Amino acid sequence: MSLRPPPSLSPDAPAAPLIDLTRLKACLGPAAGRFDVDALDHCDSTNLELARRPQAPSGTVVVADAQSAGRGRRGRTWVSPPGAGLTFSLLWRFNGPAGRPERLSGLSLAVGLAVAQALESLGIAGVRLKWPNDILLQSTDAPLAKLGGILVETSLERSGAAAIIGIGLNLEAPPDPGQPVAALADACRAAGTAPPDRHTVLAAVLSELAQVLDTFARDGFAALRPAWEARHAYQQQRVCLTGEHSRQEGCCLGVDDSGALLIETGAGTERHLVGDLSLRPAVASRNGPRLILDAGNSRLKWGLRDHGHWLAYGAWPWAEAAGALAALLRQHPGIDTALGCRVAGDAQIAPLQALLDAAAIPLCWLQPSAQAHGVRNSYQHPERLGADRWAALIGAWHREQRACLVVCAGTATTVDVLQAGDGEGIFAGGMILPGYALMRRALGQGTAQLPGEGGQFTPLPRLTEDAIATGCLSAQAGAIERMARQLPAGSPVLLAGGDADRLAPLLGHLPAVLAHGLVLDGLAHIAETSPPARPDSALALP
Ligand SMILES: Nc1ncnc2c1ncn2[C@@H]1O[C@H](COP(=O)(O)OP(=O)(O)O)[C@@H](O)[C@H]1O
Ligand SMILES: CC(C)(COP(=O)(O)O)[C@@H](O)C(=O)NCCC(=O)O
Repeated sequence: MSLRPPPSLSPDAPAAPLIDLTRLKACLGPAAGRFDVDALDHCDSTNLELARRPQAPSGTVVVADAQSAGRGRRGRTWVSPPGAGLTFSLLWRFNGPAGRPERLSGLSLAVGLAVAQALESLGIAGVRLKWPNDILLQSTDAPLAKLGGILVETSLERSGAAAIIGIGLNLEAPPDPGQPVAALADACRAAGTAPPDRHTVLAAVLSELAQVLDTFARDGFAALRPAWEARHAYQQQRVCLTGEHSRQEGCCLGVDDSGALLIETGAGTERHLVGDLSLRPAVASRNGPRLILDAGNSRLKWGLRDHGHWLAYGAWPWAEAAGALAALLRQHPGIDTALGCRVAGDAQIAPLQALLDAAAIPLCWLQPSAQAHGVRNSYQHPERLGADRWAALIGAWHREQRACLVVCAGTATTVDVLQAGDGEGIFAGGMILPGYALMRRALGQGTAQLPGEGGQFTPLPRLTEDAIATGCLSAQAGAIERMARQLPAGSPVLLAGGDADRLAPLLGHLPAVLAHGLVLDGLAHIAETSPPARPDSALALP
């Protein structure tokens, strides 16, 4: 192994990298001769750093304490704060036929196997592999969670191919990962052993890589396939494979000699090559609690539903939602499915989806339809009705079984007429207006002199703040009163949403009932009355 000199130790010099090359060489032992290691305290991405060194010999390694632009598949970010992770990339050349594209298709699987075997050699049990490039950890007291990832980038060369093999492993759990993660330190603590030092881990992985990549170059992935399948997280399990425009369920038979994933669909065995596909188990045991989500414009409301009861529920502003959901998933490792309604944008939803994917919790979003769960939807385009309104209407019908007015006082206020038909509820129509807070903000932002907050409802306001609070609240109450005229006198007015409490006192002459959990209740009813085998099918149809 050739050593780069350490940076000079002047007061202004950057901190020495956490990897000490002399110590690494000692850990590598005889394998040291196969690698040329460069240790950095930080870089953008170790894969990019290697790509900028096209003349580097095979066996060049760049290891960095921190990456500012670590990447995963499809350009996803790999979180690697200083010290918590071990992130490095290896350049490896495959000469002659071993470098042909069809021979390299199983490379990221071979690398995963090498990492798993290296960790096992250090006494870490429960390492599992997820096709095509994730390293998971199955510990006794936590769900299957991601321990590391692999990003392989290959390029053709005159004499074969060059592969840049990037590997990220969590030594310690990152402070705010945004998704459930596993860390080597936690696994060791749970097993009562001391966590291995980063030099030991890096040396073990590199040594194992040298052996596995030799076998791969000589005999192809076929020679490694049994060992990979023995560690496969979803071998012989029902899985769901999703792409941008596709979704397939079936039994995962494992992989073939080229590393393609094999799924038995009932209509035959489908073969999937590594691409933009995500794999997760399709199994919904229906034994654990269900996560119910109402993804609104201001907040994420959630509840944990178990055998007809709420175990816990709450609401998080979007800025806190991903971190709070990650913590909730850690606290409740048994959650088996999730059902939600969403009107929030993709930027809010993507981190939730990633968290649930990582925890292998299938998530279905409610799709409004023309008729479902005892309610008929008279909207001209039923599918365009807000999913939260649809869930609230279903919750209201399930609760009242009679005509009622359904008010959701959130970012927007919706006032929906639910009539009683022949044994079914009929959503006859409804209105949308800015919610109380949005009205106030609009006045504050759209005028030079009006304050955006403060004041209270006063029958005859004589202060600007009171005049605004009273005007905006009266607009809400007036809309409700007008719509209530569409229903038989005495029909209940159900009030849900973050501003329901403010409105209730203003509707004294109407039979107003606070029903904060109407959307979550509706979703829970839907989840509990959907056919068990296919949780999503009853939600999207008809
Ligand atoms: N703790 C809170 N955080 C944010 N908004 C709150 C809170 N308590 C009450 N509100 C009010 O509730 C509204 C959001 O209600 P919510 O039903 O969660 O809306 P959405 O479904 O649009 O996310 C806000 O506009 C605000 O006026
Ligand atoms: C009207 C809404 C914005 C209310 O959303 P919220 O205030 O609950 O976040 C939402 O239901 C929505 O985007 N609806 C789609 C349009 C419609 O219902 O006609």
